[in-house]
Amino acid sequence: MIELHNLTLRRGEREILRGVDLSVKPGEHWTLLGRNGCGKTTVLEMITGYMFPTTGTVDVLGNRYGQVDVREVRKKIGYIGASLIEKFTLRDPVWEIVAGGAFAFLRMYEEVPVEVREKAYDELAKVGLRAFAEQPFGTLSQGERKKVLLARTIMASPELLILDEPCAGLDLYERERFLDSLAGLSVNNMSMLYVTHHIEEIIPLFTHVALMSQGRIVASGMKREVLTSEWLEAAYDVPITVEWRRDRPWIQVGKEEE
Ligand SMILES: Nc1ncnc2c1ncn2[C@@H]1O[C@H](COP(=O)(O)OP(=O)(O)OP(=O)(O)O)[C@@H](O)[C@H]1O
Repeated sequence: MIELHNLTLRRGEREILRGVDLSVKPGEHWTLLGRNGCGKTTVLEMITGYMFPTTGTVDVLGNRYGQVDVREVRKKIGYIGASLIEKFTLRDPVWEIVAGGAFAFLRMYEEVPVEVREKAYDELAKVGLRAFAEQPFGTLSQGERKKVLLARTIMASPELLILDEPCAGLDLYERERFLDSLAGLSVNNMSMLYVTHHIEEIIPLFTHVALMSQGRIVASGMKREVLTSEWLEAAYDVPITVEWRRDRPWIQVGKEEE
């Protein structure tokens, strides 16, 4: 799915990435964690082919970047990031925004084939928004808009889904509904890579975690092996207690009294 080997990125005197290795296999769902500025978005940009490493190799879905047309690879990658919502016209009906995902258009200019329209309705139903299909996008809450984008991304049947802080700005209720929708996607063999600042967003769906610090991946592997006090403290530089409840990690800053 994704094989990053010894990636470095230099900008002037600065080393933004310093020997990043990551291997994501089909069906695995990863979260990428680390402090502000540690290099998470840079890693995502290398995977989507918008940035190239100074040294190292990037293989995505069996394609070695530099030897293929990255635009072709990108067609198989779904991406949800913070700035995406702003690209859509608030007047457009929700179903059209979802349907556009089948063609990677931001707006529809032609008649939408009936089967595409039906599929858009189906995808909206899966995220619990079928009843909103005819409403203008701008009338939906932030959380509902994020779910519309999720439905839109799934229209293109991506093999890899990348989410960059999709729950940023959502209240607890909206966050949990979004995470439910994500967990409810039954897309065979699609892998996910999810960047977040909130460890409690690591729902049971996620299998693996990579922890970054200062341009390096300091720990990566099965989530329970990486989400330990020791590794999190090393990455975040604060005392942390981790507790698992219903297969989700919850964080307390500070140590329990002995
Ligand atoms: N084109 C660039 N030129 C110079 N420095 C850059 C460039 N792109 C990113 N950086 C720097 O590289 C570092 C890593 O940035 P990146 O956006 O990958 O961090 P991040 O982990 O995603 O942070 P955040 O959690 O705050 O979004 C930052 O210090 C940033 O200022």
